[in-house]
Amino acid sequence: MATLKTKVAVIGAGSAGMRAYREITKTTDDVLLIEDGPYGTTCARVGCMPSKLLIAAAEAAYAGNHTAPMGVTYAAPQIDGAAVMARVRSERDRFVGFVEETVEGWPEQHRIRSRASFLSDTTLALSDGRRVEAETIIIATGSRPNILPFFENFGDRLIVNDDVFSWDTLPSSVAVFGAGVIGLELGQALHRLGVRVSLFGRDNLVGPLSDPEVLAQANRIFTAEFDFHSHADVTGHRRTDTGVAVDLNGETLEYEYALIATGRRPNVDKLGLENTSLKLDARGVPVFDLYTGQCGDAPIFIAGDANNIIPLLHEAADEGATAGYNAAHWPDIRRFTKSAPISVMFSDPQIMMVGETHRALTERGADFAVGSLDWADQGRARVMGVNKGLLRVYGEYNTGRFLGAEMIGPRAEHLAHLLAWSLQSRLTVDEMLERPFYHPVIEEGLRTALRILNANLQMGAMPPPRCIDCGPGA
Ligand SMILES: Cc1cc2nc3c(=O)[nH]c(=O)nc-3n(C[C@H](O)[C@H](O)[C@H](O)COP(=O)(O)OP(=O)(O)OC[C@H]3O[C@@H](n4cnc5c(N)ncnc54)[C@H](O)[C@@H]3O)c2cc1C
Ligand SMILES: NC(=O)c1ccc[n+]([C@@H]2O[C@H](COP(=O)([O-])OP(=O)(O)OC[C@H]3O[C@@H](n4cnc5c(N)ncnc54)[C@H](O)[C@@H]3O)[C@@H](O)[C@H]2O)c1
Repeated sequence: MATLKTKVAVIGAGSAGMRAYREITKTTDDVLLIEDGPYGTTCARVGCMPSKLLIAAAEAAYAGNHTAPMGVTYAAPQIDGAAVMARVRSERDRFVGFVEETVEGWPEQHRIRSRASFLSDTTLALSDGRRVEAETIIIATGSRPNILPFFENFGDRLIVNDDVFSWDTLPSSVAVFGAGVIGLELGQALHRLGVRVSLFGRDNLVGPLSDPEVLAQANRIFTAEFDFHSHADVTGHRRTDTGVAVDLNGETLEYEYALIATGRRPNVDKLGLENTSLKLDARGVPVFDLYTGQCGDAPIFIAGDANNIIPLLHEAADEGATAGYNAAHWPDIRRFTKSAPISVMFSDPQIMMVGETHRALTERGADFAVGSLDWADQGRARVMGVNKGLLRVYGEYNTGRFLGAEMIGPRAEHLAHLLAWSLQSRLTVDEMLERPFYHPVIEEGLRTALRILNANLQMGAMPPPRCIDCGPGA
């Protein structure tokens, strides 16, 4: 049996593994990148990019619905499902192509197409029968949809996000399970593209939100738009001759497919971790250090969705860089700082979270105040007819430090960046308010929320209602 020897072995050529590889090759050429699936990454192939392409088509279909109050109306959009999916797939393939080109441009002797599992802390078995002996190993194996056995009776009509992006055309109806990020992004987009969608959530959760007031607004907004149940008491479901059936409130509802989006699980369960010295947490994920990526004292590092901490693209890339640096420099490892927490959900209105969540602040008993802004009356949002949602910003008593924010509302993806950059710069609310705000812009709504927060922290005056010198509708 052939045994390959290397300084660093990386399991998984996704976003985390590729970033790790790039970091490793700054120090050593002695590396093996092991991948058993297709190159191209989850993000480009079945995640971030195709979902945003589908959402872009949905936004185009929906755009005309906002304009009647402005005196402009359009005929109902003609949605060509085959053309929608053709663009989603071809643009997606273009993005995937760039990733493939990058990986395939790396030296062939660095790349192995096989499935890896641990035989010990420093030895891997490959599914092609070979072995790899490495001084250090990086686990960058990503995650997959978590399908509860409960859903298996949907049979071949059970689909996950990957399946949506291989459709040739749009289906007529879909029952979506899970009001998390994937369920809401895809469910709302399909609804706007003319697919009959019901979304069945649990525990009144909406995406990643934790602030009860923002959650309540989000619930109202989505319930008003489509058949959205943030807590559905589904009493039964099954495959039928023609599709799937769902029992809800004494009624049986029928759909073509059941899309399961009830969370993802890290790909660590079939890795032979029982053959290593690693301690595992309750979900079977190795206990590791967030700032070095190292698992216990072993020469093993973990990065990306596999570690089950923050399953987002930029986090996977940052963690890949940390793991790559440390695996290449082992045993001299260094600690890396984490960037400010930021997440964006591309629903309409968008949802964003920055810094500590309302739940985290409450659970740790933080001494914090809140500033709120309802987007209904915000000037620029009204001008554009996107005046829906709520922003809540959190600050610390006595230090005046900005701590975090949750929001559903217009241009949340951009406000999230302003707030995350402020948080990372350790600004106080006062310092944030010293920054310029143009007029009339959505950011003036953020300024109002920050002013209210500062007043609630007893560190500034409450802004007057309808503050004219701030610009009308600020
Ligand atoms: C529908 C959807 C939408 C998303 N949208 C966003 C978004 O808008 N913004 C955002 O920030 N994030 C988004 N994400 C999350 C983002 O895609 C992930 O956080 C990111 O792709 C994780 O990268 P990774 O490297 O950890 O995993 P992956 O890219 O999945 O890479 C893991 C690789 O490991 C390989 N592998 C697994 N086990 C083995 C083994 N034993 N041997 C060899 N190879 C193995 C797999 O084949 C895979 O190629 C989305 C995810 C989904 C599903
Ligand atoms: N815009 C983005 O950045 C983006 C987009 C998509 C995915 N992602 C990443 O992918 C991760 C996984 O997304 P996800 O949506 O699968 O998970 P999620 O954790 O966001 O949501 C899962 C939801 O399913 C619900 N649920 C669980 N069991 C259920 C049941 N039996 N019936 C109905 N609902 C049930 C949960 O309460 C939760 O609200 C996200 O946490 C995120 O990190 C990010």
